[in-house]
Amino acid sequence: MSLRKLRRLGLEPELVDRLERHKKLSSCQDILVKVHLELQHLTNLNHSDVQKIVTATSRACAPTPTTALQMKQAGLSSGSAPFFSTSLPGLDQALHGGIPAGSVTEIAGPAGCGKTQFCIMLSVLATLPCEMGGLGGAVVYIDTESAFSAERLVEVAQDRCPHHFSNDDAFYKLTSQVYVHKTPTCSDLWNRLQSLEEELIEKRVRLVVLDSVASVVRKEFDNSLRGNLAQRVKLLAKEAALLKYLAESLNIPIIVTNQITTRFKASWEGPHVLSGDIDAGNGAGASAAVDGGYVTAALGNTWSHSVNTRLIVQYLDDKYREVMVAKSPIAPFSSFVYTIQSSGIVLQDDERIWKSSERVATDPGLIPIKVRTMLGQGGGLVVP
Ligand SMILES: Nc1ncnc2c1ncn2[C@@H]1O[C@H](COP(=O)(O)OP(=O)(O)OP(=O)(O)O)[C@@H](O)[C@H]1O
Repeated sequence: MSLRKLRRLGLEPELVDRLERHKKLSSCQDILVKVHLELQHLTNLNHSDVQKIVTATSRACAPTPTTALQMKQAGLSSGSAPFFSTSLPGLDQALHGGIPAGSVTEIAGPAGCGKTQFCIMLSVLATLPCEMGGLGGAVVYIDTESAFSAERLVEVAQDRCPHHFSNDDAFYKLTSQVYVHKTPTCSDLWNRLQSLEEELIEKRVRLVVLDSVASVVRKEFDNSLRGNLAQRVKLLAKEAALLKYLAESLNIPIIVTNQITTRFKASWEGPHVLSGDIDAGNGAGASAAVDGGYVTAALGNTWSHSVNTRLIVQYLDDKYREVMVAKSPIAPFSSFVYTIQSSGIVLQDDERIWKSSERVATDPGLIPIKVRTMLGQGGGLVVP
């Protein structure tokens, strides 16, 4: 990964300091775009020392293949849990333990359906000690919509874990462990992501939330202009690659929220027809079908394939909503009914878990959606 910091390659700290401070060389990419002579000139090192730096940076960018056995052993020896419990038993069970560490999980859904509530609840849980199912660490919450509320964080903590959050010290610890970055524009977000690695290591961050990835790009890139679309896809691909790298290298879960988009069609042509990077493009593990079309995560095909796990939330009626495991490398499709309460997301009783293949749901402010689902190609849902 070319954005990997030189600081993390095991090079001499003084050399790394010097390169960063005086020469503005901080990542593998900064080294690899330069020729040997240029590097010799910049570093005042001889040819063989420069060769060592180039070899170290090249190795970091082109890791050798690992066997499944090595991966499994590394997971066991890392000491950190492979899954982060959502505290929602049915969902955790479906996901083999919760949100997977070391990868990117997306929560996509319509406005007001509870994506931010989910993220706030997960932020509270991440700060809990490991014995309580938490991650025992800090949270970086990147807020592009100014939707984060410290009051709501405290309310969820108080109502979800009243025994743990029973005194001012516990609330102080919670609130001082959640680092909120407001990034209202695409460039703010990209700059923040680029400088995230050191912050995550320094502050012992165990969960990163990006709420939301869609709002800034959708605001700034007018999709009807062809050039804009290409630029947007490029930016999203860079963001996804960096998020995946951070999740993988630090073995932490990363949660991003996304909006949804509705694609209407005169007649069903099959999921393979709707491809490309338009907003309503067919995504990997696409989503709920509606009459003459379907709703799917926004941001197009490239982004859709970039996330490892996708949860889609949607309205069932004014009170009940549904969370679906729409894409996962390890879990089958499943869905659960939930409500939003003062303690955050609460799953409803098992008998309320949606089992029927046909129902009518209402998406407030939009259209009545007649949802008829069955498992389709690539784990997506298609109209039969
Ligand atoms: N304390 C609370 N008790 C119960 N419900 C709440 C509470 N706080 C917020 N809600 C509900 O949460 C919903 C808003 O959820 P949220 O802000 O997570 O939406 P969202 O999916 O992030 O929307 P957007 O995409 O617009 O940001 C509203 O229906 C609101 O009534």
